[in-house]
Amino acid sequence: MTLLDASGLRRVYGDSCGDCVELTGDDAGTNQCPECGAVVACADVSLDVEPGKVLGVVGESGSGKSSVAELLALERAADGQASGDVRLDGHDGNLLDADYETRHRLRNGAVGLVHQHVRDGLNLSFTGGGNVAEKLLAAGWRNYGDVRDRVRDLFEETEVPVERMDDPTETYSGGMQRRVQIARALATDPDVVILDEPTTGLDVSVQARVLDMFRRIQREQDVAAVVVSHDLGVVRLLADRTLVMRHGRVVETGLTDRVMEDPHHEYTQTLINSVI
Ligand SMILES: Nc1ncnc2c1ncn2[C@@H]1O[C@H](COP(=O)(O)OP(=O)(O)OP(=O)(O)O)[C@@H](O)[C@H]1O
Repeated sequence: MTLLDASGLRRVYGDSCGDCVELTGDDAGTNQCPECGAVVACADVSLDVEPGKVLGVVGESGSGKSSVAELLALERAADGQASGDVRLDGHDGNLLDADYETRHRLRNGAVGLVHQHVRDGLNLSFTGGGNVAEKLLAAGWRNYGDVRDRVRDLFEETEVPVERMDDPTETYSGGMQRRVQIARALATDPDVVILDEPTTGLDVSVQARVLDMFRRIQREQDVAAVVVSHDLGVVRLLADRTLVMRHGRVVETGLTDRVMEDPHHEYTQTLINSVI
C-alpha cells in the first residue's frame, strides 16, 4: 500500500526556454540550462512512501533535495515553475493542483514539515510552547487547557525541558530548537513528516541525540517520513529506502542497505567512498 505517491516532480528557477529539462541533468552534468541559464532544481522525480516507512533522499548540496521536499510538503502549488503529481492516501486528486485552503488544511494536519533552517519553521521571538500551540490552533484546537496539555506531552516526547515551555525560542539551544520543530511537525499526528536536513547546524553529539529521538518516535507512532539529507549517515540510520539525487535527477533508488552496500550508480559509489 502506498501512502504518499509523487511523480514527475519538477521545479525550475528562472525563465525556462522550454528545452531546459532536456539540456540538464545527470548526463548533461549540470542543472543549469546552457541555453537560457534557468536552473532545473529537480525534474522527473518520482517516489513513494508506504505507511510507517521512512524514505531517505540523499545528494550533495544543490542536487535538488529541498526543492523536492517543498513540493512533497505542499508548500507551493503547481504553476509555471513547479509541476508534478503528489497524492496522499485518503485525499482526492493531485494535491499540487489543490486550492490554497486544501493545501493549508493538509499542512496543518496530515503532513508535517521540519524546515532546513530553523528560522523558516519557527518564530524565534515566540515561546517554544507558543510555536507548537500555533500549529494546534491552526488545526482547529480551541480549548486552552487541551492545547497546553498537548504541548506539554509533545515537549516530553521530543525531550525538550517542559519548564522551558514559556521561554522565548531564541533562548533555546540549537538542539532544543530542532526538537521544538519536530514537536511542531508531529503536533497534529500527521500521516507523513518531511524532514529537510534535520541535523543542519548541530554538533555531532547533538545530531545523534536528535536522530535517536526522532527514530524512537517514528517507530512508536508508526508515522511515515521523508528524510532529506546530504549526510549518508543520517539516511542510513533512519531510512528503509533511499533515493539518490544528482543535478536535480534521481540517479539511484533502492533499499537503504542495498544502496549503501552495493551502490549501482557511479555517483552513489563516490558518495559512499567519500565517507568511508
Ligand atoms: N530561489 C532560488 N533561486 C534560484 N535558484 C535556486 C533557488 N533555490 C534553489 N535554487 C537552485 O536550485 C538548485 C537546487 O537547490 P535545492 O535547495 O533544492 O538543493 P539541495 O539539494 O536541497 O541543496 P542544499 O542542501 O544546499 O539546500 C540549486 O542549484 C540551487 O542553487
